[in-house]
Amino acid sequence: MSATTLKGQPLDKAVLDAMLRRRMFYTPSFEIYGGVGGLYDFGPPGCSLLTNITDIWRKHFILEEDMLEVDCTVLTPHEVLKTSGHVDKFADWMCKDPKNGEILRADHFVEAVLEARLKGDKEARGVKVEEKDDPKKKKKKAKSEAIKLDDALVQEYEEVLARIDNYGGPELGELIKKYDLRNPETGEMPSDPVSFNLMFQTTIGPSSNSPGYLRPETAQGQFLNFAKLLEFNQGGMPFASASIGKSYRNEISPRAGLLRVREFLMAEIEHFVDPQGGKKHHRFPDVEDVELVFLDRETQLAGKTETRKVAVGEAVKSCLVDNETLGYFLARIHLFLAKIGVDQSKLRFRQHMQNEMAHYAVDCWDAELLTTSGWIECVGCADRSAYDLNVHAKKTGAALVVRSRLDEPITIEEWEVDVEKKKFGPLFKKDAKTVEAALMASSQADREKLANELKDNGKATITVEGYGDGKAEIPSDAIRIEFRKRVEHTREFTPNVIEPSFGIGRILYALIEHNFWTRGSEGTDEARGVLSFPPPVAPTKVLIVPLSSNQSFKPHLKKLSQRLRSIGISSRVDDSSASIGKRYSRNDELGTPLGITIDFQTLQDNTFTLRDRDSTSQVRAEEDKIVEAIKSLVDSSKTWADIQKELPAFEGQEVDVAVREK
Ligand SMILES: Nc1ncnc2c1ncn2[C@@H]1O[C@H](COP(=O)(O)OP(=O)(O)OP(=O)(O)O)[C@@H](O)[C@H]1O
Repeated sequence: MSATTLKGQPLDKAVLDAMLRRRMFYTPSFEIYGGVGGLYDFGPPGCSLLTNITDIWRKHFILEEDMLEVDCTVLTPHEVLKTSGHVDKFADWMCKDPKNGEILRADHFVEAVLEARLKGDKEARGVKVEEKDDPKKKKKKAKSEAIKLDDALVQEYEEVLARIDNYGGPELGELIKKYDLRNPETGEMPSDPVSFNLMFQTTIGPSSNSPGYLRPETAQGQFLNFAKLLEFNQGGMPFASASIGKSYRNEISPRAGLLRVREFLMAEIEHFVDPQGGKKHHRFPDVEDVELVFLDRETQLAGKTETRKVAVGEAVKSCLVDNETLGYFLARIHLFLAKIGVDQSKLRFRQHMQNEMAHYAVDCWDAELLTTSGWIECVGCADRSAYDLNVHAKKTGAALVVRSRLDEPITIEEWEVDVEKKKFGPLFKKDAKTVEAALMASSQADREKLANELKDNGKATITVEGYGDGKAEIPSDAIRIEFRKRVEHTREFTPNVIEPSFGIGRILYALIEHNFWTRGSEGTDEARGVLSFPPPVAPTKVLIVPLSSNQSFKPHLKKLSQRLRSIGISSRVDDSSASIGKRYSRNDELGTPLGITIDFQTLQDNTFTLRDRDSTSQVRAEEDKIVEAIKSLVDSSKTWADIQKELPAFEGQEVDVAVREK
């Protein structure tokens, strides 16, 4: 499937880009200084779109599900991201062209060159080459040459491409050598891939002793506040926290506009669930009939991209999706995207390959949207298991656990550690907390061994990461380790986390493409762009146009915009000298769904015309009815077809109106 506009026309990206620039949806940051790759500023319509999308997100998730919203800092100390694994593993593979020094993202490079070869093969075989439906064109395109390939090689290339997200750096290096892949710019083979960490590093405060990073995701702040949030929630489980905020990634080669940038808005949910009992969700029955389009791991491993449409209830039952909570959120993500106006025929859920998953994930599905740059991941939905809470608890000694009352008490026998604070503190000084955390995190087998060492030698040695040479010697008067029996009335567990993670910029861009189309202008070849956003998402809801600059229209303009403002509906007055048709088409490009005209009849009977952006049809009625209609269209309680049944049609076409003006 190639990218088409809302009305099924092939999408002309150049026309769309020119329109987005002209209407200042977004623009490269620091442009008069030459710009910086991957940094964009949003203009007025872009800002309103972002706000409207996040407002709907807030209502759809936070309000609907009683989530606990937090706003955590962007600056994050090194220690936190070291513990979470980001310092060591949050990296992509990059290689360098030895001739021009160009830095290439290794997987994107391999993908681009192989795709170009396959395209060249098709050309040589005389097969009509369409834009491929499934290239993840996150990378620069390589030029194709019409050269026929061996059939077996074609199959190999296709299999490599289907699995491209599954390769690590060394494997990508082997593929580059095996297939003699060369940078089309220089004809050179790039260097072996090396790992490049994607976090922006800084120091917090004037001392270089406090390294830190700009957060690459909002999640860590939510995990670190887990115990306080649980208390805020009066111990109730399951519950979810949520956060909307900027994240930063030093992408190797940011391209494709908003799709791969270095600073972007994320909206993330961390849903904490008891791992026992199959991760059920009490609202799963509400969504089990929602049909989703799935591309599973096995299909990709077989080198294919076929999808299947399955109700989410069935998908969980057949273990395609691991558990109810994960399935619940996939369905909720689908419903959110549909609500804001994403074209559902350009939405699929793709399961991550084993090697593709982030270091913390046990299962992961991406909601991907089809754009002119191919299928793009816009929402990741990962089961992070108990990874994050466990590693932070182990590092800090904080109890990031849930204690729930047991119906029947249980007897537990196990090795317990007591620290003699008076001896322990002076002995390890500033490292006391680290050593104590390592002791508390030790396994039952380790504790037994330590207890025996204490008994036999009067001291025990424990491995402590980040302390001296990694070993701490503890004398027997500083700790006690005993095998004890106790009766427990509560159960203690570390919750698992299901994390839907939304990139708002990617969603915004895909939404623009999905809602863009053009219509011809009467009597000219000019194609006028239209953005058919649903009213709740549209940057401005109503355009108010007076027929001319006649002073007598002014009081009506003022009164109407004040009235709309008082009910929270954004409007814009265009009293420029352009024809009514021109003024409307300017606002069609901004996605404004409704237009009101004030004309001489308004002065006599306080009636207005109301125009629908998509059909350009109009109705006419007196003020109260027009405002009521606008309200119901903006809150989606009615459609334009409903309004047309209720209010009399106004036959004057836009062109006629412009003529009448003269
Ligand atoms: N560089 C970026 N620019 C814009 N949005 C991004 C970027 N990186 C991630 N996102 C958004 O954040 C969401 C969650 O991030 P996640 O870590 O799952 O992405 P990712 O798997 O690293 O993405 P990719 O594989 O495309 O780099 C993504 O679904 C995407 O919408």
